[in-house]
Amino acid sequence: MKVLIVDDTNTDRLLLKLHLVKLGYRVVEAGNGQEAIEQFLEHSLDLDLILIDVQMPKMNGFEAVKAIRKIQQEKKQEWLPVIFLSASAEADDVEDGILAGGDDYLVKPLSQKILSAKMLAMQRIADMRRRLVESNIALEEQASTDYLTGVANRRAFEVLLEREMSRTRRYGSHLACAVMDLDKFKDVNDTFGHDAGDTVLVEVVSRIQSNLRDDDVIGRLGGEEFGIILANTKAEELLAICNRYRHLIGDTEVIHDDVSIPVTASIGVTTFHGEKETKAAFIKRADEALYEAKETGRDKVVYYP
Ligand SMILES: Nc1nc2c(ncn2[C@@H]2O[C@H](COP(=O)(O)OP(=O)(O)OP(=O)(O)O)[C@@H](O)[C@H]2O)c(=O)[nH]1
Repeated sequence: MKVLIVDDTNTDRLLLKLHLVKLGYRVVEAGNGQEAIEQFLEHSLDLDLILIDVQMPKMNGFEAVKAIRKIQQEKKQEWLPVIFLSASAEADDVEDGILAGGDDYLVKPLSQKILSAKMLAMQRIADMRRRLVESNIALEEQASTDYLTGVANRRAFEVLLEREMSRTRRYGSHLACAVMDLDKFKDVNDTFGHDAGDTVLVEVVSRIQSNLRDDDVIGRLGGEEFGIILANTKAEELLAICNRYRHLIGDTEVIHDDVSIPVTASIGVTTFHGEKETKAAFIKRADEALYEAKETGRDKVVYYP
């Protein structure tokens, strides 16, 4: 557990530090409220607790913690426990401390026994907080990943597309979006079975992914339909790139349980129209191009400028 201790009295800070180090905690220090904010900003990623004196010159503990809570709120950070240390045991001061954003309030001189016990309780909160952060990260990843192929799902793909659209609006580069759909995929499932269909989906994604250019992204929009973001790509290159992806799928059959499965794909691709174009309109145009590819024979690429 990493603890920030803030106290303007050097001897108090040193005693506290020695006690915490002896208990096995890592310590960073600050000598006043302003320094506390600076240390918080520098260590906020792995800080577990702040122990902060109330009466300090320039900026007192209450003000410093209010500022830290404001920063945390703005940055949407998880709650960080704060314990005030004060010579005053007045009920009003304790109340002010909690209102300023503190979680506990200890009266100086500190009893080493009480401090050790409080540190144990804080360790429990720190462990819980870590688990919460980890499971939030895992949940976020699950919520944005397609369970079968491991690529971005529709929601994540649209977020990435929106980001590329903003970047393109700002820097004026080229951007295109392709929608790719496997042909007669129902027949693949009906003829070879659903597991074989799954193998095809995974293999198709793997072939495209290992050939994607650095800035490009593939996502699964649903079923057997995929989206591809083609960043920094000029209109005249699009047909060649999409046809390369089409050949990667159609030229080699997919093997499932020693059975060869022929697969082809149709692709609709379009360029971003810039400033006023919405994401929905951009994707819709790629979809319309795909529809034409399907209607006019499949296993082909159609480009709508
Ligand atoms: N194996 C497997 N099949 C899926 C999955 N998601 C969707 N499908 C199947 O994909 C098929 C899509 O069929 P359709 O929408 O009729 O399209 P299609 O047969 O590909 O025909 P065209 O698109 O017109 O060429 C359906 O049979 C779905 O059950 C999946 O995760 N795994």
